Amino acid sequence: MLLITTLRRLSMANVKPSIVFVLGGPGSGKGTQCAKIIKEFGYVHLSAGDLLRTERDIPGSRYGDLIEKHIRNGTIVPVEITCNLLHAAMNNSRKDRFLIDGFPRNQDNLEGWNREMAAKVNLQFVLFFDCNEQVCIDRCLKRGSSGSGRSDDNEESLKKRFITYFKDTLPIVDHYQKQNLVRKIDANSSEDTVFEEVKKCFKEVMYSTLHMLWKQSVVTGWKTTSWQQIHKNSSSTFLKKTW
Ligand SMILES: Nc1ncnc2c1ncn2[C@@H]1O[C@H](COP(=O)(O)OP(=O)(O)OP(=O)(O)O)[C@@H](O)[C@H]1O
Ligand SMILES: O=c1ccn([C@@H]2O[C@H](COP(=O)(O)O)[C@@H](O)[C@H]2O)c(=O)[nH]1
Repeated sequence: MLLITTLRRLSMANVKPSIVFVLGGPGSGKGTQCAKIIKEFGYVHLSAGDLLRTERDIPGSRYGDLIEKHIRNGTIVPVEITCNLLHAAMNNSRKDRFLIDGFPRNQDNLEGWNREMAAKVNLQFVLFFDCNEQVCIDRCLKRGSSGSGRSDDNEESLKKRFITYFKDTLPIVDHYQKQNLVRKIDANSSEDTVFEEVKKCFKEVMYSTLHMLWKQSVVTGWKTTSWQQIHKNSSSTFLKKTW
């Protein structure tokens, strides 16, 4: 435990915050799975949609009407607004690992993020929830009829949201796929089954980062424990506490 904690502290000295983008269709389960990931692996969950809804609801917000118009129409808010909200939320949290849920959703988002933020963070990977359109629509309608209060959990907005998803968001997933950064999860099954796949994915990434840090400690002559020992003694609870 001491070794990993120390490795991590050493690595933090010059390290940028780590982020995972979480993408998928409306209702694919991004928020649900993020809630589970933060419990198990200790990231901070930042939902771009939630940040926009919170900004919209601030009395007198200069962006309130614009945000609501985009949400109802399933179109995408200009990146300057979303990126500023994300940046502020990251700074305010004072943490160093973030799940950025529902962003970047189009080319404008991608370019704005690359301009303002990409160099300040370490993008670990893109978690992509692949889910059948009808399954997603049924989930969102059920969420709406159970009292979500969301102005876009209705058939009309959902049609528009899916047009945006296919036309604008999937090309962003493709963009990251070309860089080998996408981890695709089948999101059609139950919450728990999906989470088993998600867990495997995070464990792989965390272990490979730990291994890299451990190798670096070998190079600098700082080695007290074998990699096998670290690997054998680790569990996700352990990783959450120490990582
Ligand atoms: N695997 C699942 N099986 C069945 N229902 C699910 C599953 N995952 C999530 N749900 C339910 O589907 C609805 C949508 O889930 P969630 O809010 O996590 O999706 P999302 O991708 O974040 O949606 P959005 O993009 O619209 O914010 C919620 O009511 C949630 O409880
Ligand atoms: O980066 C973003 C994220 C969201 N939006 C708008 O909000 C709604 C709802 O988003 P959810 O992630 O489903 O909560 C989305 O349809 C967009 O209109 C955005 O513009 N930019």
